[in-house]
Amino acid sequence: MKKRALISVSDKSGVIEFAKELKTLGYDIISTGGTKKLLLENDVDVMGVEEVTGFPEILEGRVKTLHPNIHGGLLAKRGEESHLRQMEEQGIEGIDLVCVNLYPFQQTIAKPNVSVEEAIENIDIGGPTMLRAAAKNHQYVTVVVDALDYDEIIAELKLHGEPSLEKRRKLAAKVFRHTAAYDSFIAEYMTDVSGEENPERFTRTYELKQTLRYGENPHQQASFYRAPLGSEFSVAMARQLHGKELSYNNINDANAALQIVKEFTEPAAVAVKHMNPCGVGVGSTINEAFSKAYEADSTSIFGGIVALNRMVDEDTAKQLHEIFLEIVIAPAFSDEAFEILSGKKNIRLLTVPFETTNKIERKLTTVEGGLLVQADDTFTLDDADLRVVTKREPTEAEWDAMKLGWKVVKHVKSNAIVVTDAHMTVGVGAGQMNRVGAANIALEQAGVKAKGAAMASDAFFPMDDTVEAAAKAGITAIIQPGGSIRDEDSIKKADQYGITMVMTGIRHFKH
Ligand SMILES: NC(=O)c1ncn([C@@H]2O[C@H](COP(=O)(O)O)[C@@H](O)[C@H]2O)c1NC=O
Repeated sequence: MKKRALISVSDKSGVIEFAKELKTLGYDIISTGGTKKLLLENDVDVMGVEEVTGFPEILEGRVKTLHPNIHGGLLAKRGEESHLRQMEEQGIEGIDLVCVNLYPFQQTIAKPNVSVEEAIENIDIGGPTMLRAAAKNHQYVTVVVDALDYDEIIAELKLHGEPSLEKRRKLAAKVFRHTAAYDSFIAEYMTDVSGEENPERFTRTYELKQTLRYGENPHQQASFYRAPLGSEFSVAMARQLHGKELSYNNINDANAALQIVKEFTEPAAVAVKHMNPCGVGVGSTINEAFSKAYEADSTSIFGGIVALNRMVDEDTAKQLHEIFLEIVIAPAFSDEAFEILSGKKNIRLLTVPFETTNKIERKLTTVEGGLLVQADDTFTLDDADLRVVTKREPTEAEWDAMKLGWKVVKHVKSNAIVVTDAHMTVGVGAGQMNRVGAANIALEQAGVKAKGAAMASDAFFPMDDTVEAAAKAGITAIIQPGGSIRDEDSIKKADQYGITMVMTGIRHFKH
């Protein structure tokens, strides 16, 4: 008996050639409205789905293939006598190959200001139903959802008459991943528009961006998936202009560096090691900003990742070239800068569009047996929220230093203390189990530079010992959330040493 293929595609690229090859291989082709029209216009003889269903396409195409003559033909077990008998009784013929791709829901909701009505019209119903039916019955039916598979399918058909069961199973699995991802987009969109914040199920879909050589350590297998509707301003969307493939740790570090540099509107440079900033500098030019970031900790930057929020120019490239760096990320590189830096084999050069989005990203953290979901910590400080709690008001330079420290400390692993002057970090205490321990690390690193510098703390001081340590090192300004029952002790201590202290009312734990 002649084989039959059903083709119904929204993305019609490659489908004419595919259908022609199928015809040559002896297939009869069934098609829906637009696909049929295109194929007929290109001299591919096809029959309309309505000839099979005996029913016209209705409701603006909402119902066209949803019919027993189609789904019986897809789902019947060819080796099961009762199925074959019922097919004959009902006049249903088998369909051996299904080629379907779906209404572009993802592309539709990615459009700015798309209406809910337009989004809903782009929820495909008949397509996934056929794909799932054919995938379920892959023992007898070949199912193709990806135009990239057309050539391979044709090659297999030419060689073996039909793809092997193993191949059909792989195609079926691909279909179920595809329809699951498609439904996940719909679920995510509908959850958002219905304003549900804590749905009883959390579904997301990610696309493979890169298979990694290994994970955090060489014995760990790893891959990198990107969120299809995620922010453009991200390591997942970064364009690599030069250098070796990014590693797992590179991706984490580059992400951390980008998150920090995003805090700044003025020229800023951020150096990161092990996901913590080791040097952050600001200036009136990117060159000045990088010089400061380098000066901040010229030891730790070695082997680090640097993110800059302005185009890398020739002078900055010359400076960057002097150091061993894993990655430089920036909005762009001047031709001269690219020429200089790409001379280094081991450096990776990445660009990302530095555009701010209002999109609220969810931050996902896996724990054994579960997933924690929270809104990203996108809070930025408003001057009106700042409360000077000491007798002495900050000087202008102290305000600058404290605000710089506050932007940085938010991104340092807790307990976190950052010591800054008005242009750069001079000490970073990260990931300590007690606050004064983090302060001691930051102050020791700052050394004499702590004199007249500011201290930023990601969370309140449980007692006055950190203020005491700061005072002894010469710190003159402190910024911290406040909120401890012992706040008064810390304020008194600051007053005792003539330190100015500002409370933000906001905590920035980062674990
Ligand atoms: N309603 C149905 O019965 C139905 N059957 C197939 N489709 C979709 O219609 C699209 C192709 O339509 P056309 O051939 O008219 O351009 C495909 O993306 C296919 O997934 C349908 N559309 C939506 O549900």
